[in-house]
Amino acid sequence: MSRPSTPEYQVRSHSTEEEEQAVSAHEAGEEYDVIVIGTGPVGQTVAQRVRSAGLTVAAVERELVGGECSYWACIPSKAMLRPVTALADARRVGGAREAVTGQVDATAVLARRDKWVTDWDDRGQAQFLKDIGADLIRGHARLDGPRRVSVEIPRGSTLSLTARHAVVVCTGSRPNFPELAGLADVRPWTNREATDSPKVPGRLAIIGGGGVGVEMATAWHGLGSSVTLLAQTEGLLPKMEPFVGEMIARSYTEAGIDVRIGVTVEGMRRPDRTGPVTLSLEGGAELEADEVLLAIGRRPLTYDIGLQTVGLEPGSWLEVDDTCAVRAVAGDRWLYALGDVNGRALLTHQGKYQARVAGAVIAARAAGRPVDPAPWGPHATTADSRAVPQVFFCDPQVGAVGLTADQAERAGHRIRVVDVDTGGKVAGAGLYADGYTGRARMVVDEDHERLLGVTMVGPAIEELIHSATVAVAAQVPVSRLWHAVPCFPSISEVWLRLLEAYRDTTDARQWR
Ligand SMILES: Cc1cc2nc3c(=O)[nH]c(=O)nc-3n(C[C@H](O)[C@H](O)[C@H](O)COP(=O)(O)OP(=O)(O)OC[C@H]3O[C@@H](n4cnc5c(N)ncnc54)[C@H](O)[C@@H]3O)c2cc1C
Ligand SMILES: NC(=O)c1ccc[n+]([C@@H]2O[C@H](COP(=O)([O-])OP(=O)(O)OC[C@H]3O[C@@H](n4cnc5c(N)ncnc54)[C@H](O)[C@@H]3O)[C@@H](O)[C@H]2O)c1
Repeated sequence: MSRPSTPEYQVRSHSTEEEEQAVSAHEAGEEYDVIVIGTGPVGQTVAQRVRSAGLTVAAVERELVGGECSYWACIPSKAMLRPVTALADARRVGGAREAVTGQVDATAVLARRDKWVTDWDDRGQAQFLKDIGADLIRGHARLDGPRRVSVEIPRGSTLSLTARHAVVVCTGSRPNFPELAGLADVRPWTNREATDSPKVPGRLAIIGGGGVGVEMATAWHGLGSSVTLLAQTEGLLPKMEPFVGEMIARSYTEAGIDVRIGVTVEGMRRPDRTGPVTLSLEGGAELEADEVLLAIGRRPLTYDIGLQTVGLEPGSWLEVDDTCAVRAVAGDRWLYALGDVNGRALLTHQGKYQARVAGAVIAARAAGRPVDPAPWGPHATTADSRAVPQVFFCDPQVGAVGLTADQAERAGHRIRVVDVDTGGKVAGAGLYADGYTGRARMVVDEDHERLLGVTMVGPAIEELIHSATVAVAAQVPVSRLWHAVPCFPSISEVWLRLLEAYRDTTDARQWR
């Protein structure tokens, strides 16, 4: 099995006979309708959309087809988390609890994860590109002036490509590294080692209390590591409603994770290559761990893609309009940026949404049809600013869509906030887990009586978030939500409790 984790994101040679044929087939005709740089979930989706419109596509990939998401992010992390949360759920149900006599089998969990990432072999996803009729070109792509892309292919040669209609940058992101003394010698984990490690470290220190930090804390704690979660901010998951971080911190602490809030790491050292790491914390305290995971956000992978050849700043986020065309590029729209690289929402599903919309835009422009960028229309990624859903699959789960109360107020909305204690108020929650602990919040635009945002914390809420997304994206009036009747006795009845709480705290005439 190959486990190609590298701290630096080097070009790796994956050339096979089949791939070499794909390259040589197009050395003669190097013009395509669309060139896609990066074949993560977002690059593949846009390639599929424009191919379905009959356009020719070159898709360039320097590492594994499937990107970070498939091999070092969403898929392996969820494969590691699911057995941990399944066991935690069973332990919360009397009668089932008694049947749980052991711990998670870490070896089996990691073997299952390896299957989900197809042992870091991308032949299946490369075949997908072939099946849709896109040409996969293995190598590192760089812009080389307007509509031109040069590809450094393994073994040193370069291929020049031209796009008749569009170049689409889908190169994703890489981890942030802090300016810390001793960092290089420590060889800290990033999301790569955190999701492809074949071994469970005895003690794992995690720096960063965002999405990666909280999910990996649940995963590695569940697999047997002694985890310390260090957050510099005032709370965990600071981009969400404040109660989320408070509940996660409380429940992690009860589970045995050492959560330290408002802690700054000032340095780290690993004097012996195979020995432990010592972290120096602000105030003079020290912490020893066997591995340290850096989870402090991401940078766009744009520092070496030839941005300077089209007047853009290498290393910058590629700011786009709602059709996903890069704003700063003058002239007719030929450069698009989708997924992590545009910084709108670093989420696979949101990047794929952008790819569906931009694919339709590129196809329309190529055919000379008008583009309709009106909000919520076929050619606008309106949900990026109004209804981005997100689920963290930690224990307990966290999910949200749209605006938090603070964001809504700062955007100038007149709002009403209603909160419900899911555990105490929803029969389905109590049946799902003894002593169910959870909370839900709905942020209502008082002027239009529509939802601006919803947040939920608790076991098994991940499948409820789409109902909230429909309500927020479709701008369903609160009065109509009463007619969306949740099944009894499901956790979805939290919706009724939210509506009742809203009704009972408002003087709106229709409720009386
Ligand atoms: C630990 C972790 C867990 C996550 N979990 C989730 C989750 O559960 N759900 C969710 O929605 N999001 C999750 N995310 C976020 C998600 O991984 C990203 O939003 C997603 O991968 C972005 O997709 P992308 O296609 O834009 O980029 P990527 O998946 O990063 O793909 C980019 C591709 O471009 C290639 N590339 C880069 N530069 C070049 C070049 N110059 N030439 C050729 N190819 C190039 C790369 O090799 C890569 O294959 C998670 C992130 C992390 C770190
Ligand atoms: N299930 C999911 O949808 C999922 C899961 C994991 C990650 N992701 C996405 O992947 C992206 C990356 O996740 P992430 O957790 O790395 O980033 P993040 O932005 O979610 O969190 C990073 C955290 O690190 C903190 N931080 C920044 N600099 C620091 C420093 N020098 N020292 C200590 N702390 C510092 C920040 O305050 C923040 O709380 C996010 O956009 C996230 O949404 C999604």
